[in-house]
Amino acid sequence: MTAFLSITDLTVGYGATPVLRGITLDVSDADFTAIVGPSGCGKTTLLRTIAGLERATSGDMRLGTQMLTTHGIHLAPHKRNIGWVPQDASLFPHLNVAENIAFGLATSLRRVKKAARSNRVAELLELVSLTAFGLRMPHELSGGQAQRVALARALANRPQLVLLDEPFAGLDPILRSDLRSEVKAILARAQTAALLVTHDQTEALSLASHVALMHDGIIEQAGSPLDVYSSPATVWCAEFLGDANVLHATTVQGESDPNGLNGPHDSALSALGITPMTWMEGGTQPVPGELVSLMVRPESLSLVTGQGWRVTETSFAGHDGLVTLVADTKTPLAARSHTTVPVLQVLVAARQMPLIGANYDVKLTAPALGYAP
Ligand SMILES: Nc1ncnc2c1ncn2[C@@H]1O[C@H](COP(=O)(O)OP(=O)(O)OP(=O)(O)O)[C@@H](O)[C@H]1O
Repeated sequence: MTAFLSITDLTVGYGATPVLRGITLDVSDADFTAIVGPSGCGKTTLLRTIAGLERATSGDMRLGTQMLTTHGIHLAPHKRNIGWVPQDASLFPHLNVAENIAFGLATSLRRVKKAARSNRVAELLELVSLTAFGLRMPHELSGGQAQRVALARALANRPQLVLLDEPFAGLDPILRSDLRSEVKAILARAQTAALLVTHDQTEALSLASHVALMHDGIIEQAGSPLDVYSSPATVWCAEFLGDANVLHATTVQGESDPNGLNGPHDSALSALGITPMTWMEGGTQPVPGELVSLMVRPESLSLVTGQGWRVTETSFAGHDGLVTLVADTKTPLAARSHTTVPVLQVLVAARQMPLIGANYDVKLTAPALGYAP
């Protein structure tokens, strides 16, 4: 992949306090990238730096063929062809929808003939399915409509890249989910690469083609949603992006690969007994007897007949449920119970959830992932 937005070893701080500590990230022009991380990790600072609103202390940043930042050179924000969608739409209250969108046009285009300007605004209104709303004032719009106007304004100048800073944060869950799909479709129609900042893991996984996990000013991992979820680079990534059981374990000599190609498999002894383990850290593999952390997703555990574990809590979510189990002196374990029934049969499914106090054994259905403790 030739990177379209290429960020290398970017460091940014406020005063003497470093906030971004060596960010390296490549985005292709076909990507919808989500930067996801906890509050305060530096997501907005990264977007602001890409937009040119903050200056980097060091590092390089290139968009297409244009250098944005390098060796103390800082391209001014208005010279970067980048659109911005803020969290709260931030429409001008005294301008109608069409005028708000027209404001996004480059000064050069604002000066051209009125007809050309109106044509572009009409195109953008159609793109965001708001053709009939051009004369409405911002206070006459729903939250979702206001965000679509903000997106149209950001796209007015045909930017190379659109930055979206938590654009769905203030919306109710149903509207949020509808708007996510609409925004994704609009950006695909406009053929514009996008970088979305969110602290919502589900949003990042469901919306983006590329996910970058940010933690304390660095990118801990970047890759496809499937990669970062199923092969987390660190225990932090595993715990941040979904439910994770992290168990103390000791490595044991694994069985030989039946094909004789890969040598012995890694195995580890934990509260789950001896299980296969895929070692996720670089460097040397642990030798038998070493302490490791073992990560298992709840959906990699299934409940089978037995007495080893007791259910202490259940949490039903319609499509499935989360079951918490304990065994004597062992760490509590979360297992996902698959009650794959249509929504209309929710009550039936609820009755299928394991009962609190019932006993089961737990079977691992995929190798556990091993990390340094
Ligand atoms: N203008 C500023 N001056 C000084 N410190 C700042 C400034 N803006 C942000 N910070 C600090 O920089 C750190 C990163 O802030 P930033 O807003 O980038 O995080 P974030 O990941 O976007 O957080 P959130 O998800 O809560 O919006 C925080 O510790 C914040 O307090």
